[in-house]
Amino acid sequence: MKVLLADGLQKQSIDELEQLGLEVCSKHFDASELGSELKKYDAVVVRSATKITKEVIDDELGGNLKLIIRAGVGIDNIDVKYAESNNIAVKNTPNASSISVAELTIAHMLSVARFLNISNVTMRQNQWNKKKYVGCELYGKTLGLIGMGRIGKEVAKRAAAFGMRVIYFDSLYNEDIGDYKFEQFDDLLKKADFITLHVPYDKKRGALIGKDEIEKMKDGAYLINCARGKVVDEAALLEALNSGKLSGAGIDVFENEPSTNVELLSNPKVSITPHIGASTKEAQQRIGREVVLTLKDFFNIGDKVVIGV
Ligand SMILES: NC(=O)c1ccc[n+]([C@@H]2O[C@H](COP(=O)([O-])OP(=O)(O)OC[C@H]3O[C@@H](n4cnc5c(N)ncnc54)[C@H](O)[C@@H]3O)[C@@H](O)[C@H]2O)c1
Ligand SMILES: O=C(O)CC[C@@H](O)C(=O)O
Repeated sequence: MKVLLADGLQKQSIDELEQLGLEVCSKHFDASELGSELKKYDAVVVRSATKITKEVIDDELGGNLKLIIRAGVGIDNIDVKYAESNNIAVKNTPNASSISVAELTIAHMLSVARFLNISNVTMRQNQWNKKKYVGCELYGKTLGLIGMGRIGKEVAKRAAAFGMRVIYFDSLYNEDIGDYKFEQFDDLLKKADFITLHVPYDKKRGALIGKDEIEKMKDGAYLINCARGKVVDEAALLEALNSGKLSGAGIDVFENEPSTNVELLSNPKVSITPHIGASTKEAQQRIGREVVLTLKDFFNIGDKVVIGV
């Protein structure tokens, strides 16, 4: 049984796969060669860098591939329907990184509220902007959380611990969850001091947050996106930051990655990270364990193991 790790995997999990007798190759391929390479493998494990498109699957047809594992949550880099219609199963590791992404979301909130991002730049340029960087507390502010799933719930808990009032919108629910008050989408936009996004990207819908939605937000609000880049219209966001409509934005994910939107990346009101929501030792360990378990179960090899998370 051969497994391709197209975007790497933590070492302990690679060792475990080899102990199971799997032949493991860790190598990234360009889109043009990926499909024909995949013919040789029974399973492929990807993060977000490798896209398994219809074209890649077409190039693989007639090969051995039976399973695609997304070592992460979002499966928007895989044409799931097309894979499944060609008898290739698609699995992900949905729970492993929720806490890491939630912590990064809070980090971006603090970063923009207290000028951590820009202080790190200007102090290295010998500037002492003590008077300029008068921020705001999270305490007492309203967090408007869009998407109350696994990550949203972890963010809500942490925000509440900071003394924030949490309101939320989610297309699955319409009731308060404990102290977290459900609001209609437009009402949330109007009421929130900070808005954080925790929804998948819906291609058919396009950006969930564009010019019209930003217009409805409070003057001086902050927007944090650790979900998917295309959930936010970057041009509209930039315009709102430049006009002063928004006070700041924290962004882990971009319309195009790696991002070349220099205007956005260099905006002093923006706190940026290069799509590292799941990039902690702990999350990667859990992801690795889930990948091993998924492969064991799918190919029915070795004893069942209990995954400790
Ligand atoms: N930055 C990172 O590295 C990173 C890591 C993991 C996940 N993510 C992103 O975070 C997203 C959320 O992850 P999760 O594990 O919490 O997913 P989840 O499925 O547990 O939760 C998503 C929630 O969003 C809701 N939802 C979907 N579309 C919506 C819409 N248009 N409006 C309002 N609510 C909507 C769903 O009902 C669900 O409750 C993922 O889809 C992924 O894109 C990013
Ligand atoms: O692992 C990555 O590269 C990103 C992970 C993240 O976006 C996810 O959806 O799990």
